[in-house]
Amino acid sequence: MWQALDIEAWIAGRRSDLDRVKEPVSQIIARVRAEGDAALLDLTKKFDGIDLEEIAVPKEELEAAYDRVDARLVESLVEAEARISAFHELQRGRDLWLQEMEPGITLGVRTTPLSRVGAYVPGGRAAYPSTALMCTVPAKVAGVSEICCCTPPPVSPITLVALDIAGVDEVYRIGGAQAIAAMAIGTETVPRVEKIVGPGNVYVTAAKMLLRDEVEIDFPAGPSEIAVLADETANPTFIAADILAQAEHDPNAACVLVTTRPGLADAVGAEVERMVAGSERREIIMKALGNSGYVLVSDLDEGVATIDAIAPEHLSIQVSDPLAVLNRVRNAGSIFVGPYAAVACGDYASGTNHVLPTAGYAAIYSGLDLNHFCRRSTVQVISREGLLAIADVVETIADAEGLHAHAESVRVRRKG
Ligand SMILES: NC(=O)c1ccc[n+]([C@@H]2O[C@H](COP(=O)([O-])OP(=O)(O)OC[C@H]3O[C@@H](n4cnc5c(N)ncnc54)[C@H](O)[C@@H]3O)[C@@H](O)[C@H]2O)c1
Ligand SMILES: N[C@H](CO)Cc1c[nH]c[nH+]1
Ligand SMILES: [Zn+2]
Repeated sequence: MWQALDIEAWIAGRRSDLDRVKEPVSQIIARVRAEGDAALLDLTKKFDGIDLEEIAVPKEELEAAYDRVDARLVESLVEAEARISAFHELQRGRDLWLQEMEPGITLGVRTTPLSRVGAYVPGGRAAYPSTALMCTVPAKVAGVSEICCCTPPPVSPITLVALDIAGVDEVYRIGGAQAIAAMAIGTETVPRVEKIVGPGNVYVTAAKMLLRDEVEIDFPAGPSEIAVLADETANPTFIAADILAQAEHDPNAACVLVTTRPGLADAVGAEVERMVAGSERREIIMKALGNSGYVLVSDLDEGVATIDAIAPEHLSIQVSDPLAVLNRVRNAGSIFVGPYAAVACGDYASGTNHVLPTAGYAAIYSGLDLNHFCRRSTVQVISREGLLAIADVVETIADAEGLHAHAESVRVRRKG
């Protein structure tokens, strides 16, 4: 079960599941486009096995959900919300900054929140109240005016409580590719959004990628992943526990141990086997372990290069001087430094966002943060003095481009 990986072949094949579902997902999108709500009802019956009576969740159902959730769990969600909110508040920049670059020319940036955002909260193989918070709390902090959420039925009351704590405006009980299509295109019940954020399985992720011409998306955030970079000081039990934690999400989840110590790979394998035997989610984990394994490297330089090539969603650094390695890694969605930084801390409550790029996309995208919910406009305030300072440069380049009206728009002002 616990295998050595040919890492180049593994990297080359890691998007095959996503590619495989693009065709069926295109058909789902086409149905939602053509049939609207009727397609949502039919696809929900087909994929979730549920005859939906109403797509929208009424506000009273969110309020009533508190009665069905343990008080300690509600308190934990409130505490997690506060930590996530505090971390994302730190990312807030100035709404407007202006800087005089030279006399008469002041430049700056104005930042404004998006107006309407859709959050996808997964719910197929597990309920994800934590993801409900991760997608919607930063949107609130950024000042997005309308936040809607789609999540598959039956919707857990815990997810409803989390969405209520975060203060979402609308909730729809639809999941999978059809939910992404509904938010991107709009149906009779689900008004379209400007941007979709949130993770999901390969169907959800493929739909986001296929619809990105019509709606802005955050990034591909598919089945969970972890890479662990470990040396002889690492604790095999801690590593195995982190591996199982990500493997239990999805049969398509993937976990890679990159280590300088041959014996560690065996010790982690033994711990994984011991722990998986007692897991309720054994079946999912075993399939995920089929996509997972270890890579032996000669030293930490090769280890860091291997991690950069993998560009994992989560990186756990388990070496004697982890902060030194932190500075050398480039490609990872979220980095967990040292033996006590369990990935589950970031998944739930430390305050960082757990919505992160997968399938190697951490090499080019950043995880969910405040910037995803804002747009920025550059600003210039130019006086006559400033115009005279740059007029010659503008006119010369504009004339050279043959765009004489551009040049003239400055010349008329210079004269005036
Ligand atoms: N990368 C991240 O930031 C991040 C964060 C949290 C969770 N996740 C991932 O989110 C995923 C959650 O997956 P999930 O399945 O539990 O929930 P999900 O909500 O993503 O998917 C469930 C939906 O999938 C659709 N579906 C299922 N089988 C289908 C089929 N054969 N054809 C078409 N559609 C089908 C159904 O409509 C169902 O509603 C996991 O992969 C987990 O690892 C990722
Ligand atoms: N590990 C997931 C991101 O890949 C996030 C999550 C939600 N709940 C538990 N874990
Ligand atoms: Zn997790």
